[in-house]
Amino acid sequence: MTIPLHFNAFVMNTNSHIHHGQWRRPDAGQVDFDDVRVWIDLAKKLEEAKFDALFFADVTGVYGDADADFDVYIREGLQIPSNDPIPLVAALAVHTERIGLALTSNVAQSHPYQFARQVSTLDHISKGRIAWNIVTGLQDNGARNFGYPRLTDHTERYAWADEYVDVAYKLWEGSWDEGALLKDRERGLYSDPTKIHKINHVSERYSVQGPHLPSPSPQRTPVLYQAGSSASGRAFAAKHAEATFIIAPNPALAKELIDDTRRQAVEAGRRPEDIKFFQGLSFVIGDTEEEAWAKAAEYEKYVSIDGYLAHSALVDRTGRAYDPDTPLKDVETNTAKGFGEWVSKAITDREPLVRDVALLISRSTRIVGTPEQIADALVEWQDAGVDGINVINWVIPGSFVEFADHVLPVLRDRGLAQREYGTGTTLREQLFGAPRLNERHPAANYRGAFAVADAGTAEGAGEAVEASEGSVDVALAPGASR
Ligand SMILES: Cc1cc2nc3c(=O)[nH]c(=O)nc-3n(C[C@H](O)[C@H](O)[C@H](O)COP(=O)(O)O)c2cc1C
Repeated sequence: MTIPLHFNAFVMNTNSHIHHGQWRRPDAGQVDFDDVRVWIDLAKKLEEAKFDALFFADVTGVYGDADADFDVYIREGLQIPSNDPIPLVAALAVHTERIGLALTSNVAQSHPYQFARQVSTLDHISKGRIAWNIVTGLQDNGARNFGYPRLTDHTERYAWADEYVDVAYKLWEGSWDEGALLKDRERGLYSDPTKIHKINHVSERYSVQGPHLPSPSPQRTPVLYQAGSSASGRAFAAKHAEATFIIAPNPALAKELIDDTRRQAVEAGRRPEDIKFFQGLSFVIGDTEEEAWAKAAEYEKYVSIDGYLAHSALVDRTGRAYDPDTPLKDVETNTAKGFGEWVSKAITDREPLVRDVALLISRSTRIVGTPEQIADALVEWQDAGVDGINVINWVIPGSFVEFADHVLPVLRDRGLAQREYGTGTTLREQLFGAPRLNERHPAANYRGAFAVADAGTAEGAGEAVEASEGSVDVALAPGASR
């Protein structure tokens, strides 16, 4: 039986996100990304086409050499200027009903207590359509903007992410028990004080007393994305991710990563199907193959290799960017290891170079052809274990409109794309059939955990509230007055 693929529109609140140079095309609406209407119009078009989510990437600084000038980034509008996706997601939630809204936030950029509150607020506003792309950063400048001397060591970054999500899980899943929110006007009980708990989290980086300020949102925990593909990245994904965003050079290498990550997920007590894999791909579509390749040649005219090289800048441990012709085997980087690993596996007939990482992002994620040929290629990715596609754009909204108008109808006819959104209203129901994280996810361990802890001290803090039919008798702590 053919299973529909999921489709996300992969974007960033900036001028030049992935396909650098394309902003110079006359139809490149991303040039005016500061205008919220660019995004509202896009979100509505994507929702009409039944995309699963609008997925915002984000960074906390500029790429490349820590102390070099940033001229190329500034000339290209390469993720600078860029705006914060979180306020934008709030605006889009108000103008849409069903499409998921995924935001990227780095563990170094905001304290988990504040971030957990922002996400719960967004999940309330959107009625449960928020996803979080958990990233640990890949820019020295991005770290220095938050007071760190440079990017934290690669392995240590994932340990940091582990600690960060632990605080967030406690707040999202454990601080408020089910049924804590009452809104009982007659008895003057907005919430039940014995069902809301401090989390008293203390760990190496964080000390968070709690409780979580927002009441439980429809999903409580946002859908959890992750995009690292190194050994540490896969281990983190196996434990925490519900969806992993990959950019494999070909289906065979994608299968290798997917099988390995799913194997590790099972070892962590989860099921293989608990994680969905989304491959990043861009498309050049033509009614005929010739037309498609003619369009590809047109796009090539705008390609900025400087932009791709700058974006994929592999820097050494001192923050110095490698020369593009450096053999990858000589690269010792603390930033994104996975990209280099992909390229080294994909290029076997010659020495893989740093410049090949740039080409990985620009070429190997591209499918050129007719809608039928694109559908055939997507079946190959699905056969490799891919559950969804993050559609990378050349121009906004054109790339997505073209895909929706020409490719999605062919995919629907083959059962490879949904015609309607599924039952339920939350993003997690769309992906997994239920609004809440399943019991096998580590965050689920915190459900009720603090109620047990508090029950152990109930004598000192006031008896448990006996919620009975029609009335709630609130026993007060000794000495407290009504
Ligand atoms: C398709 C894709 C999209 C990514 N988007 C972001 C992003 O928006 N922000 C970010 O800081 N890192 C982003 N990353 C980087 C990853 O979060 C991760 O840091 C990087 O892949 C290195 O992880 P690894 O060394 O485990 O492979 C992305 C990576 C991939 C493959």
